[in-house]
Amino acid sequence: MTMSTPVNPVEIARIALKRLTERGLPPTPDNYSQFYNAILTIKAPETKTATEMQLAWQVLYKLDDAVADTSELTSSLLDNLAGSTAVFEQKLGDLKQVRQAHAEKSVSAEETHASLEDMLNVVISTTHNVHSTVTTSHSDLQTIRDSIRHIEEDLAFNRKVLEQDALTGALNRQGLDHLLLREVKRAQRIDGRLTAAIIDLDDFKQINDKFTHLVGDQVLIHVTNLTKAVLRESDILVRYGGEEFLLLLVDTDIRGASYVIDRLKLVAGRTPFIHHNQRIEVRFSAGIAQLKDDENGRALLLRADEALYRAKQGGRGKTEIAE
Ligand SMILES: Nc1nc2c(ncn2[C@@H]2O[C@H](COP(=O)(O)OP(=O)(O)OP(=O)(O)O)[C@@H](O)[C@H]2O)c(=O)[nH]1
Repeated sequence: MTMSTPVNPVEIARIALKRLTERGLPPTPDNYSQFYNAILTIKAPETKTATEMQLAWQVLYKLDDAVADTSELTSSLLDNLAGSTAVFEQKLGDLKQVRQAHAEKSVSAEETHASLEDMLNVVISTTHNVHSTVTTSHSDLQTIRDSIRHIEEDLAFNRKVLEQDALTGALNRQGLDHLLLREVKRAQRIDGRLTAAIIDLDDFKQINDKFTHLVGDQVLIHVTNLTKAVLRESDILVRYGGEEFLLLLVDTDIRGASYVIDRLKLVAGRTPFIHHNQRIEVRFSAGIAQLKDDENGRALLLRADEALYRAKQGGRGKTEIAE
């Protein structure tokens, strides 16, 4: 069994002392360090693989290119429009002068006509310029919009890769982080009903040892599917460690969570994994904690983890509820 990431050393020390007291053991350095280290056997969040990082970089480079293209296009469009505006303003000034000269009769009708024709030619050719710039920019903008749409798709794919457990398709710890924050906030804003249940498969090592790691993997996928079938749409399933799963039960209290866990035990009992006509029974222990008013997500998980620890200590297949 592996346990969740600790909050901080002070928190670990507090839990270690609490566990010593619960078991009536004296807080000798030996006892203390044994418990402290037990809590530290907690797995760090999975590190990203080189491929995942490469994918993330590719998207960033594409984004960089799209931003550079947009900025280049915008500034050339603005330059062009500013140049055309200057031409129009100058021609307006010229027009005033021609009108004045015409009113004062200081120029002949032919000269006025020739000046107006010149001006009109310049205005027409500048208008053509503006039109062709806007048309070109429009098609360039379409291209940029297409690249941005592809970047959005890449980002969504990347996010999936980064936040999903590759084996089971459940969320991984990275994926949990922002959802946990969101659900805790939501629960505290509404009615505080958010419950975490951590389940840890019992004697999973024996399944690996007896049937191979590959079959162990299939069993983990099987458990994920069974759990998904028991959960509601709004609940969140996370692969929390090797053979540990976190069920974040939205709008659910301890009673509801106990019901879910009992149901999962029932379903798992009735639905063994079949490998070459052999039944592989899956059992698990569970720890449940309901969010408290003044608690953050990490503290909630830590209490569920503590409860799980007690369930494991009390024998396999048990469910313990955190105070
Ligand atoms: N097949 C497979 N095995 C895994 C995976 N991740 C962890 N494990 C195995 O899970 C087993 C966990 O062993 P333990 O921590 O001793 O837990 P356990 O055998 O379930 O015993 P208890 O939890 O004490 O009931 C180890 O054999 C790990 O190799 C995985 O992705 N696939």
